[in-house]
Amino acid sequence: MIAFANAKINIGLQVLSRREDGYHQLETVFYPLKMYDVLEVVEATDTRFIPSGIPIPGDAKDNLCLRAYRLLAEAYDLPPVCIYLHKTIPIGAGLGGGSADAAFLLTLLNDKFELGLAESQLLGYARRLGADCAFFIRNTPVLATGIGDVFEDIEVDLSGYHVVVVKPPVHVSTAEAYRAVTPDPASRQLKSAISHPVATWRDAIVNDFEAGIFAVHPVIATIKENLYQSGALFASMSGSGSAVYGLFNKSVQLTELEVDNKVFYIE
Ligand SMILES: C[C@@](CO)(OP(=O)(O)O)[C@H](O)COP(=O)(O)OP(=O)(O)OC[C@H]1O[C@@H](n2ccc(N)nc2=O)[C@H](O)[C@@H]1O
Ligand SMILES: Nc1ncnc2c1ncn2[C@@H]1O[C@H](COP(=O)(O)OP(=O)(O)O)[C@@H](O)[C@H]1O
Repeated sequence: MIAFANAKINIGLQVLSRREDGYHQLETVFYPLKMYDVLEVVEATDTRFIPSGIPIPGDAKDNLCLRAYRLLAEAYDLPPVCIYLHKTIPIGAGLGGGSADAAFLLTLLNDKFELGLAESQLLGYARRLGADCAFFIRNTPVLATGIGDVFEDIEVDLSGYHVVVVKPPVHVSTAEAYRAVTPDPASRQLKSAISHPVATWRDAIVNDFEAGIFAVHPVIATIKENLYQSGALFASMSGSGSAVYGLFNKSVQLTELEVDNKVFYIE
């Protein structure tokens, strides 16, 4: 059985406070992107993980796909499986690729082995694998609070815009990005700001990670500036970076975009 695990962007991200366990309370909008990793699960004699595409840093034994499989195998009678992952979502990009793989694998195993898990149970397992993993179970635009795993449906539709994603060759660690932010419990205007037209977002919507990450990696700030100079109505780093996206009116000729870095993706 095959599943296509999509990426996400964050529209705005405000870090509100730091919890005792080191995690942070935040407010952000998650929006699904039509950029995919491909997952396949086949029954096998031994459980194996076979990646292809973009190389994944770290030990394959710790891959989020295997962690998702083990989590369900502890509770349900799952046979050994071969998990194939073809990686195309950039890593260390703030596009949530690893979390998406894990969440889609939970759903895929639930479907393939007819485990009968309800959405609420899948959300519970996803939360144990990573803060933003739960978003990918429902995979619809949401305002996320808590540590990024409590959701409220919102009306945001970017289908009338080009979404251009630029990924410089910089890997940003999520934990490092959180350490560089000073939380501010008062900064809670995202829900209101997102309800206004995209053209107003530039002055109203902020990603709190940008200042700290731009200071260390100025190339990311340059990409954002270039997207605005090329006519983006709104541009932002996604999550903890390093990918930056720009929203353009569909009338803009994107072939004329001049950005310093490779345009990775255009929707
Ligand atoms: C920043 C965000 C924004 O959507 O995404 P990315 O930019 O990484 O995609 C998320 O909060 C990332 O969520 P996720 O990548 O699932 O985080 P986890 O694996 O659970 O945690 C990685 C590390 O990030 C920090 N962390 C994560 C979430 C959170 N609300 N507070 C934190 O402080 C912790 O230091 C944790 O050890
Ligand atoms: N299936 C996976 N895909 C990508 N990264 C993974 C995966 N499993 C584990 N990881 C680990 O997670 C780290 C970054 O995950 P990712 O979700 O891509 O980050 P970000 O959302 O910040 O872009 C990688 O450095 C890698 O070590």
